[in-house]
Amino acid sequence: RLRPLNAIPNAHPTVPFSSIWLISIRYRKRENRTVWDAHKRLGPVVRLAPEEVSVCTLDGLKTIYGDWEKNAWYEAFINYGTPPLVAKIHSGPHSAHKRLFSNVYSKSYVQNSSDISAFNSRILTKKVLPKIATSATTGASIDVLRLNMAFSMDTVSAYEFGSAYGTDFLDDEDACLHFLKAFAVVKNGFFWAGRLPTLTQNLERIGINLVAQAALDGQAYMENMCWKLCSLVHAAIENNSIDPTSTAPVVYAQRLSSQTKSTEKTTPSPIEGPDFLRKSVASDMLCHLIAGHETSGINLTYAMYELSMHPEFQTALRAELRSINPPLLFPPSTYGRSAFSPSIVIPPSAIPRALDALPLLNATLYETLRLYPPGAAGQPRVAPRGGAMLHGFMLPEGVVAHAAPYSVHRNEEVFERAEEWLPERWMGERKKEVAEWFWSFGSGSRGCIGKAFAIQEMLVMLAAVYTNYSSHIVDAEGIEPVDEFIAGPRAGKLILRFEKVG
Ligand code: HEM
Repeated sequence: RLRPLNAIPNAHPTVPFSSIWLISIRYRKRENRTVWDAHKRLGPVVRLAPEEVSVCTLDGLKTIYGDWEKNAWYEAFINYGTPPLVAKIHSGPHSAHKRLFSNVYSKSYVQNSSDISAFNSRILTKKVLPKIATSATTGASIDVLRLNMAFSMDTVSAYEFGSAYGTDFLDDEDACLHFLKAFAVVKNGFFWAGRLPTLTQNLERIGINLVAQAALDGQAYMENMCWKLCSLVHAAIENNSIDPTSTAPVVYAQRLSSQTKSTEKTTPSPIEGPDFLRKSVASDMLCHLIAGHETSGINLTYAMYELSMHPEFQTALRAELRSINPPLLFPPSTYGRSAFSPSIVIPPSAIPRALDALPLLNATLYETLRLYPPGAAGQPRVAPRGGAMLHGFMLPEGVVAHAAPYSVHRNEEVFERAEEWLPERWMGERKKEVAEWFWSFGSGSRGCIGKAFAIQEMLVMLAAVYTNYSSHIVDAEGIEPVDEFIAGPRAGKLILRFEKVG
């Protein structure tokens, strides 16, 4: 059945017979670099295992991410025993699930949301900017990876649950550390369950567990934390007693009401009691907290790193940021017109639209996402019934194929000096081609649902900080990305200090 794959160049001599080489580069955290090296040597399609191939061209992306389905690896993302959107393997159930809440993640919804505008302004002026102001006054340094993860978690959870019901990781350091630690253990602990799901399940049946107890405890910790947040907001919605100082629980309310409507139309099976419905909603909420905090936190950190390494670009960016009307000056009282002044009333979409139009700010964000894609590794899909052609090679049905942002973003024919952070490539003659090859959020129906939210939150964070402060490296040792599916700084930190700019 697999004979057609023999025509594809092998990344390693053993790959036609065994998956051990692929599993070993994954386990030893070398997958992204090794697969890219194989593409450089062997061309746009390479075989990585008896039934697995990698591709790194636009045509390949279009073929695989058109409508091919996911594989069992995604079942490692199940929470509360029920799959969130990301873990739906088949297209039909996935589309139905996505319709439950995709409207509140569309770009126009996010851009016009008065809830997002209100909690962004509150989180930035009450939490983030005061911390940076203290660093500027005292000279104390800040671990911006922690800051950015906490910011991303607090914003995504405010959108899910409402600002009074979400996390407060920016001020509650213990809660933040506990969560980050639990998540780190979970990511490592589920390696075998994700990569060898059938073997893991079979061994579990005879009492051998490949998932470490610490990882199960970490998952339980995250599920408990999210369940508490869900329960508080659920009770408030049911009793019509949402805290008047809170922004709306946009995603939770949307997901709950559409799930309730869709189950009213069908008879729930015996296992689908009220608890099942609550778990199904909570499963998506936890998935969004997980998907939303780390990716954006990592990218903001690399943007701050590169801006600190490029002071002239930082100065030009600041001038651009101060050109918007009203600018995000902080603290607002010491300046004239500021978007943060309580007396200034501006429509919720004014700042997102203004930031969206700034070339240097957007180039900063997109070039950082290109060079340091937070989700760097291959996103697996399965060749459909009857098989499919990929770059002239026949892939039999069931063969796993993927592309990795790490490789796609290093094509020197599109991204000259690909290993360098060059934001100007997003403003030059070839900007259209560069944008076509940008693939940090995936593509097709399984691409990132949180893309518009993430881009807006990252733009506003960078704008608020760099309108007012310059950043400087204190300790960037270990800043290089780990070679894993989610590729954050190896050292788990980036220490900067900030200076106020008048
Ligand atoms: C810089 C920020 C982000 C990046 C780079 C990113 C990247 C991605 C990528 C590459 C995928 C496809 C993964 C695959 O198919 O294997 C994805 C899917 C997804 N992302 Fe994001 N993401 C980001 C932020 C967010 C945020 C803020 C949310 C919060 C809602 C989110 C929620 C999701 C969900 C639910 C999926 C699964 C979509 C589906 O299966 O239909 N992401 N993301």
